[in-house]
Amino acid sequence: MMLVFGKTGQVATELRALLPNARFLGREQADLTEPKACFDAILAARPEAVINAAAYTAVDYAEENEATADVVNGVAPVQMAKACAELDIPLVHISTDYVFDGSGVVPFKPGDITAPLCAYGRTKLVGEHGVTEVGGRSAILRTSWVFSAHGGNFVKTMLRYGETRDKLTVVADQIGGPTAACDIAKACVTIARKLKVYPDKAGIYHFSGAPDVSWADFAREIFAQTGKKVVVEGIPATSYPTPAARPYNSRMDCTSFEAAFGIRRPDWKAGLADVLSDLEKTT
Ligand SMILES: NC(=O)C1=CN([C@@H]2O[C@H](COP(=O)(O)OP(=O)(O)OC[C@H]3O[C@@H](n4cnc5c(N)ncnc54)[C@H](OP(=O)(O)O)[C@@H]3O)[C@@H](O)[C@H]2O)C=CC1
Ligand SMILES: Cc1cn([C@H]2C[C@H](O)[C@@H](COP(=O)(O)OP(=O)(O)O[C@H]3O[C@@H](C)C(=O)[C@@H](O)[C@H]3O)O2)c(=O)[nH]c1=O
Ligand SMILES: [Mg+2]
Repeated sequence: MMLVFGKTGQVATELRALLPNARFLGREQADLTEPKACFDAILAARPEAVINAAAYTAVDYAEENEATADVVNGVAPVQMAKACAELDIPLVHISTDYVFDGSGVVPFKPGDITAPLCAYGRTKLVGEHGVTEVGGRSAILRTSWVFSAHGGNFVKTMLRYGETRDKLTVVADQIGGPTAACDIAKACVTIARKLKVYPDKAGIYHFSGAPDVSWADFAREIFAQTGKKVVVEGIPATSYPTPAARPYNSRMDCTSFEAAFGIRRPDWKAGLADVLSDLEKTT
């Protein structure tokens, strides 16, 4: 039995579809603001592997709530890693492109220097360091720009804005790889299964959808696929002030993940088509 932290989030929801026999711990069963409870939950369940799909993901709110975000993203995953090391079972922990400062235009490799620009990125990096320090059969999967039919994300925000506006301004100088939550869920399951057999595959990996685009181009593709006539005007990030600074360069080099697990960067436009058709069915 696999144990998953998170129940209602984007990736957790996709994991529920993929793993009908896994056990999912929502906030009621395991609150990540109480890290020791996460440790205890794992030891009590004695699963074959753990996937952590829960996190404090509200990037702008984290600026004012860094202490809470730090416990959820920085401390709780370390307790999970300790419990998994004690049971000698795999832990798959998800992290983010926001651990990088976004300088340059070259895709970041897993070993590149991290330097988060915002509180969310800092707290996710604390979690990475802690999990790595514990050691064991742990993999950290850094992904980016997650979207799905469930929960909150950029695709759903654009669709909502597009209902009442025929023109939107969207940041055009931040570049990254949009990633469908279902592709991340599949990647996590593959990693968990492989780590059981190959503990030497532990480490940090990058996994994001291809091709890399700007948020503005991502938005244009959303409207192109829905057939909505919404004009997307590209603007510099400096014209769209937010509490949290975001990286300009979110490109990630995913080659080491491909080599270790045999999974290519997913085509996000195909993932988007699936998500839009799911949304069509439910609305
Ligand atoms: N969203 C994105 O664009 C990106 C996400 N990631 C990472 O991917 C992973 C999954 O993200 P995603 O699926 O988008 O996340 P969501 O924001 O969709 O969901 C987050 C989940 O975490 C849960 N959670 C938050 N706080 C707590 C808490 N104190 N105790 C227990 N559960 C809590 C939420 O529960 P509840 O429903 O009860 O609030 C929710 O189920 C995270 O590690 C995230 O950092 C990485 C790159 C991009
Ligand atoms: C809604 C909106 C956003 N934007 C910009 C703001 C920002 O630069 C970019 C994306 O905005 P969002 O708030 O949706 O994105 P954000 O919440 O920062 O998304 C991030 O979430 C965390 C959890 C991650 O780990 C990252 O990989 C990334 O996906 O688009 C516009 O330019 N126009 C708009 O109308
Ligand atoms: Mg957001």
